[in-house]
Amino acid sequence: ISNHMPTAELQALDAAHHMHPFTTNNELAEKGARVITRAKGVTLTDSEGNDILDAMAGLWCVNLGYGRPELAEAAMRQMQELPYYNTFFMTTHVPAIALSAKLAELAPGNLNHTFFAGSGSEANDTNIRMVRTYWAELGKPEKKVIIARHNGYHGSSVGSASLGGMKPMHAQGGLPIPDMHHIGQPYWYGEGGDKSPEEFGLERAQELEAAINELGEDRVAAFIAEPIQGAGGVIIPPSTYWPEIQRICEKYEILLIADEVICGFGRTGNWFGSQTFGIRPDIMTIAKGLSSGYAPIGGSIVSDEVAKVMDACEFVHGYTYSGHPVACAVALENLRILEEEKIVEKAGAETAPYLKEKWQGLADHPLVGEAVIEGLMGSIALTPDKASRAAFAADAGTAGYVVREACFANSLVMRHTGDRMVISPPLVITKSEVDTLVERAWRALDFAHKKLSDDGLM
Ligand SMILES: Cc1ncc(COP(=O)(O)O)c(CNc2cccc(C(=O)O)c2)c1O
Repeated sequence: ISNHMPTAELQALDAAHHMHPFTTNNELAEKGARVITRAKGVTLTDSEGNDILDAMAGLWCVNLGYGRPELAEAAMRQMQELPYYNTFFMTTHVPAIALSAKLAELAPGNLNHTFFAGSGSEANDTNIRMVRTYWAELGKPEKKVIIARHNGYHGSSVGSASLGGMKPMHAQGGLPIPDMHHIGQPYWYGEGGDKSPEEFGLERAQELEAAINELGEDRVAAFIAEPIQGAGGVIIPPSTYWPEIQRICEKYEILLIADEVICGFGRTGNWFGSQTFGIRPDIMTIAKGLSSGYAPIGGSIVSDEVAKVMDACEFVHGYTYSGHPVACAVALENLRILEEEKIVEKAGAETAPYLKEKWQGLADHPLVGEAVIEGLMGSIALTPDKASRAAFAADAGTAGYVVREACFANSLVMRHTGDRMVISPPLVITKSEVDTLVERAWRALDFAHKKLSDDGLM
């Protein structure tokens, strides 16, 4: 089985043996999966030789762009030297030491200690157990509740999917686990009604204070939130939201976890989303851009204060691949290149403003209700009626799916979540590639506008 096999044969084998995430496999078997064979820069190539502009950087993760040989070489060197060892039993290795030191240097404030995991979900599972252990060590074992947001996304393990606020995920498998509490999201376009964004942002932030008082401060361990909700549709909070959240977290004794799995490593125009929004977290979840997706790795960067308590006890937790040497070596090389080529700074200062101007132009399209972007993560809201910000008279996602398919037909990958289209391109995207991205998006919207009108949805 290789890239040279006919696509149909590859698709048949895939359908026979491979269960895909977040997929109705029978439908996919009917359709046949698109076989991606190669990638370079921001461009994917499929088994039929089609080049596709990957405006999603895989799954929000290939910040460095595809095809950087340095990362493969770093992996090869590490594999030859020490392909695996653990850090469980009083042992360590240079890649884990070097990466945790580098992260302490890059992370803002007093976030100087990293507990490694193999993914963002695993890192958020670490966080659930860490914040509860932290408070128990301080003599407050009742402080177990973690507050999070509806439509937040923190992963797909039992714990992390419980932190998330996605109802379809809770409906499968009996989630959430106990002591999880969800408050409203700062989604003005979809839920703000006639309120100003500023008023709405404050109102949604104050739901945190109300929840703490309703639950009792002595029961609440932490609040977890993405600086910008990614999988929820790139929901950029109103300017009043984060300052109010920060105030509340400081007023009450609860830990603040910033989930930077998407927002980290340059995505919002700074190294971390916490810097973009002036957030001072006690714990920061990282993954994705940490290695640009070239190797699976995640982690929790933890403040001096939290580490001081956690270091005094045995935290009875860890994964076989916590701090995997090859994944750490790839992540280190990824960060070295991001730093050396000033990719985060250039993306924030040059690419982001250009992309913002082009992206906001989409708001002129009849199908688009708003076009928002921060750094290099953006979204558009699809609507049949701009003035009222109305939803379509069909299941959420129907229009989004039509646009997504139209994008693929125009050699562009954009993700839809509900009836919002999202982008999160590699940070190395050039201005001419931005032009191509927006041109193809516009063409896809035109096609979808016609189809939705023909289907009576516009
Ligand atoms: C904020 C956040 N936190 C945690 C995770 C979980 O990370 P892992 O997947 O590595 O366990 C994520 C992951 N985000 C994610 C993962 C897969 C698909 C999509 C999508 O938007 O289609 C988004 C995420 O976006």
